[in-house]
Amino acid sequence: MSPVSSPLFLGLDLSTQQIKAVLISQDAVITHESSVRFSEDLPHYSTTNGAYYGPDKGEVTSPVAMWLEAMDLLMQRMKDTGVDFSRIAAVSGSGQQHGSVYWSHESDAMLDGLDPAEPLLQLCPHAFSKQRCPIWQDSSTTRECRELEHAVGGPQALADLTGSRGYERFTGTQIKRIRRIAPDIYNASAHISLVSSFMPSLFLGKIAPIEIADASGMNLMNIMTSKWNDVLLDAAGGSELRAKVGPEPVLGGTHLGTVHCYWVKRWGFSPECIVAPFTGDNPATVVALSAPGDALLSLGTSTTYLLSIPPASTPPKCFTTSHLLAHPTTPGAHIAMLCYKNGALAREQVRDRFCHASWTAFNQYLESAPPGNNGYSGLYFPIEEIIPPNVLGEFLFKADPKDLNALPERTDAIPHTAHPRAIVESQFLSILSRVAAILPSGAAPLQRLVITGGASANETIRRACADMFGLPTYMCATKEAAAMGGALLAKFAWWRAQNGGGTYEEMSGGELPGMTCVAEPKVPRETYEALLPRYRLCEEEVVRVGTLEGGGLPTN
Ligand SMILES: Nc1ncnc2c1ncn2[C@@H]1O[C@H](COP(=O)(O)OP(=O)(O)O)[C@@H](O)[C@H]1O
Ligand SMILES: O=C(CO)[C@@H](O)[C@H](O)COP(=O)(O)O
Repeated sequence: MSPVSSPLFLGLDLSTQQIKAVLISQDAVITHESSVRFSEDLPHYSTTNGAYYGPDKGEVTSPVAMWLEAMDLLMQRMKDTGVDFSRIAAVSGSGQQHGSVYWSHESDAMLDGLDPAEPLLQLCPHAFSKQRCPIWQDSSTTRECRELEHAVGGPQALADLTGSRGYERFTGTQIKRIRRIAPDIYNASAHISLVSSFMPSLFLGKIAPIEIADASGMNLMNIMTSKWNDVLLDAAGGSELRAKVGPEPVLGGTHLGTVHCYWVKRWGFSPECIVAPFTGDNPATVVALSAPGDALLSLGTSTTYLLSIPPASTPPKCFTTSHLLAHPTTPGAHIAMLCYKNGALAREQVRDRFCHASWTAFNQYLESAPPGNNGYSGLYFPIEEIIPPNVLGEFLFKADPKDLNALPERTDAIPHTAHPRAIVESQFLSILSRVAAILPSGAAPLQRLVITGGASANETIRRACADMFGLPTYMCATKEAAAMGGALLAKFAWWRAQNGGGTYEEMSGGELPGMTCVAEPKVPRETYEALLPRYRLCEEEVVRVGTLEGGGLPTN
């Protein structure tokens, strides 16, 4: 039995633009939330929204020192608000998916010898063989995607094996490129962590194993067995890669050990505090919010649409247009996912260019146009997109608003007030046009949409979600669902230690945190379904010309 009385469970989420902490009590009530925003709180790193764009085409990285300094500052903020670290019985969390951290040969000794008198930044630079970590926005590895697909028989074969065809942001392709362009860095890397396994490594004072749901975002793990695939490991990193990525991926809720004495001495953690695997931010959101019949829409920096697939006798199909991930807590269960890079940052660009940098004006323009936007459409890809693959730039169209079958025509400009509805409609119609394909066969119709992430704070966007997806739309008490999922995973590890094992469902009794309905659909479902053919025509045109035209965020 853990000696921690009135236990609390800590969930951390290291996402693109910030790190967040959520503390929950045993009955899953949130007792504390805090965050550190990279651009605002750590401006000396000079990132754009937490990332560096370039120098090579498509390259996007984040400095590992910034993540460490953010962790130090987050702990300080928690302490300043009176958090009693000694009550934390377990810690887990989540990270932006796919991002990778490269540890040097000195890292084991440096982690083990963490000095409680110093911040975590003491690990920089020598514990790392690479100071800038590739993150999920990176699109520099198209060559490696094709090579990895070729190694196992093509894109569909790779999807069948790993749950996804070759994707630029997936960690296997990232590792493969680093090995090609910087063999010295690759050879100097003793261990390679995901963002999600980097975090528990800090708590353990040794390298943590990678967790199965997040390992699904690497193109290296067999999606049905949750074991590394040797052909892919070899194709991505040669025979040395197995040692660098560590043991076979582990299930969420695994007891990895207790916190290193650094945390006890510096912050007052209990020496009994359990460290559990962190997962990806999207799987953590599923842990926090998903019930059968729900669709999840995460409106963070990326936009992701998630469906939980329970274990079934027939394994789910894998597609080259969506992802299948292992479920973090339920063996045999999966998560289907669509992911878009041009979510929040693309909407912010529209807000800044056409709405006086104000969400109020953005919302007014969005609400003042009817469904179909008077025939104006816009698809906005300031960075190279995932769906449709590799498109870049801004594409505006005009069509006869009364004739839904009329061919939309490319245009150089649309009224500035038409942009907010154009971007929200194109982003959500893109998802809507793909939902039927990823719903597991024989699944009951979806009952509700659960939204989370930064833009779920926006009432007008919430109403657009309800209307366009044709579902009552719900939110949890916190919009930080990924950190909440992390806290629940921490509780799961503690509960298993108390009970000598058990399933997540046994622990939760199927209960989810309280949800509030934030919007009911106000227009018939057919209204937006009728816009799908026009949307598809626009998308086809974008795919035809999209990779040839310019766009892009400023490079650092
Ligand atoms: N009121 C709002 N309306 C629309 N978008 C918003 C609003 N508030 C925040 N956001 C969006 O939320 C984004 C951040 O989402 P968040 O989930 O915190 O990011 P991440 O977890 O990926 O770092 C911002 O980039 C911003 O565009
Ligand atoms: O690449 C993906 C999922 O495949 C992204 O969803 C990342 O996981 C980043 O998440 P956010 O910072 O947008 O929450």
